[in-house]
Amino acid sequence: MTQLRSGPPLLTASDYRHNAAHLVEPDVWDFIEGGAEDERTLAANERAFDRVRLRPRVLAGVSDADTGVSLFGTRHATPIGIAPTAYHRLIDPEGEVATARGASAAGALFVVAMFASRTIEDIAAAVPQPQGLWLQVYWLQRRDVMRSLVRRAERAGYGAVMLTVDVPRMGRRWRDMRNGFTIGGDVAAVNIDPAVMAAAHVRDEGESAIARHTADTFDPTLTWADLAWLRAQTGLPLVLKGILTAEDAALAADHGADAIVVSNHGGRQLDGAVATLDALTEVTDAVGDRMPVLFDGGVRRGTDALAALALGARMVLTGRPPLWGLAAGGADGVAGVLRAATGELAHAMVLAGRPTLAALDRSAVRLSSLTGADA
Ligand SMILES: Cc1cc2nc3c(=O)[nH]c(=O)nc-3n(C[C@H](O)[C@H](O)[C@H](O)COP(=O)(O)O)c2cc1C
Ligand SMILES: CC(C)CC(=O)C(=O)O
Repeated sequence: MTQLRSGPPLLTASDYRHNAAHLVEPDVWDFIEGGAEDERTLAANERAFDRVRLRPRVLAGVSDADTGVSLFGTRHATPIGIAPTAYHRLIDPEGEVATARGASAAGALFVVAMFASRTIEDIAAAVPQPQGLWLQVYWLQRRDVMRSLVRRAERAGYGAVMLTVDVPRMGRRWRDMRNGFTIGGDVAAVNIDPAVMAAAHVRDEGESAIARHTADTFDPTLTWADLAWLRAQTGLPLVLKGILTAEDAALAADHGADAIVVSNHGGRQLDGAVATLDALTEVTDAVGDRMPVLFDGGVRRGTDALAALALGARMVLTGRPPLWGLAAGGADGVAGVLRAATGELAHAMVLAGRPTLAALDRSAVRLSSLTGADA
């Protein structure tokens, strides 16, 4: 629990959010909180969890719950990990180094963004077990830059590479465009050659600088066939982030992905896209046991995580809450927000009579409450 110098203790993600809102610059807050266009998908992600109805089992002799989970040979104390988010130094001077320490203290996976504001190596040096870090990448026009990032992650001991596949171009985020949002000062994407990033600091009226540098550097012509190139660059597991349909989940498995993440980028890409909780069962049905399925979007409470895990996710990732933790209390805040959600999950598992994650299956959720079908 993060105890601030003054004020009540922060017990839930919502507490961290309210606290953090006053601690970062308004345009940075909009960048964190915002979604694409009218933010309907952003809102739908969280709201989907309001429809979940749990089916607790009683007299199951469950006095404690084990939230541990293994993935690609690494054990994590919690199935709630940190989704990749760019530029943590906008929020805390230590940036991703603080986030990594917080994640490690909570026993959580931390997916470091390609647009991290600390180096891959400094982040790895901050934790005892770098295999608990994964590197997220976008597909750049400059494949040599991608190759060198992936190789650096491998050398630094990272556990996997996550390719984000839902950004052929950036979603239109009205808040950032109205704010003329730009990354500047001493915050930069330090892992990428400055020549590649030059456009990040240039923008026209009504344009977000992040949208501009995405348009200038990402390769939108990418197809499934190109994945073989990335696969050949590294021996690390390859995880695809941004899958929302059974069709694409099956293609991901056919093209050798080691795992996928059901994600709509936190409602920041296609506004109107399905809420991730509503996409989860079609994806887990399509994949079966061919590979692990991870999940993100709107996870705010332990019971949200419990629902996604029960519907077949191996792990859940959370994007905005760790940033609220980072703003509220640096590494301690990150650990605090993760421990809060993990504590809620363990508590709910005991009350639901499921002592382990393996014991969580679809019988823990009333599916009709999610599909609207008759019970
Ligand atoms: C401020 C911010 C920056 C993000 N940056 C990235 C990024 O660099 N790469 C990426 O794949 N996803 C990025 N995302 C999306 C997250 O990885 C994740 O999909 C999303 O935040 C999950 O939803 P949640 O915030 O409701 O938990 C970002 C999200 C936010 C809020
Ligand atoms: C710098 C951006 C490409 C990060 C991102 O993916 C996002 O803001 O959603």
